[in-house]
Amino acid sequence: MIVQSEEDAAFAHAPVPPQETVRYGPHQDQVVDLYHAGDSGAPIAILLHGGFWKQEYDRSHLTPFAAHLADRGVTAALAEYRRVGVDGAGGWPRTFDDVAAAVDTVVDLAGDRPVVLFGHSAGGHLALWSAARHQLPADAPGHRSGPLPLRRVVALAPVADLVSHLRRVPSHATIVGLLGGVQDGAANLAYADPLTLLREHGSTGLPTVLLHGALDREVPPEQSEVYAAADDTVRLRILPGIGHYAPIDPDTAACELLVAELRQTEV
Ligand SMILES: N[C@@H](CC(=O)c1ccccc1NC=O)C(=O)O
Repeated sequence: MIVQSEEDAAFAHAPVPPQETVRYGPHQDQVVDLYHAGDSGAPIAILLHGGFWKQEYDRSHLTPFAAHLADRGVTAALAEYRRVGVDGAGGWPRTFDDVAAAVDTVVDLAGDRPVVLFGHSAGGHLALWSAARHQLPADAPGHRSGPLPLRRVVALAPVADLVSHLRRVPSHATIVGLLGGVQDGAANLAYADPLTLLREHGSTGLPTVLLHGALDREVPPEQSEVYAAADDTVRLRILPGIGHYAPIDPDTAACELLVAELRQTEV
């Protein structure tokens, strides 16, 4: 089956170590790995990996893509963050605090270099959430006073609609942990769900592109369609014949499409 072989192929690459690691907190997961493009003025792409916010999926599966992006002239800043599960230190609000701190750390070190933000799947959720941080209430985790200085936000197969994701997943444990338990979880959707934020506050104002494989079985393309339908400034690209994993696999044509989107840093 095409979709299963995509997943196997994407996970078959050996992890690639970074040239440098920047720490943004004391926990072992509070790090950003840097894969430098040759040019010291190269644009920087912050990468937020997926894996449904679960402890068992760390950033290692996205390291071949990070190294590939650096080869293609974009410095990759691959962020780790605390996640949910056995031995996981994440959940509400720590996963969100970490993503905000990681993104702010890279934006600070970037100086005048153009920065784009990328996320895949659950990382796509975190990227769209990041883009809305200036729209969050002042007491919400991750709130910032102004928009992030990003050239664009590129979300691949994002969990853009947590409410419909909650309805769909057979086990709610991870997402309940992500949102802060059964009691507070529903209330925290207003702080954590990109579609809810978009409907309440309007467009983030940051140029946003959504890529989604038409054959995606992990996160259905409707997740991106409903988000794009709620904001006419969002560009949606449905990728025919593609599932959830091909675009992060450097050996695929779908990856080239993604790289081209991330290289586009002109406003
Ligand atoms: N099928 C697996 C893994 C998975 O969906 C996944 C793995 C790595 C990167 C992204 C993934 N999907 C969404 O975050 C799961 O259900 O947890």
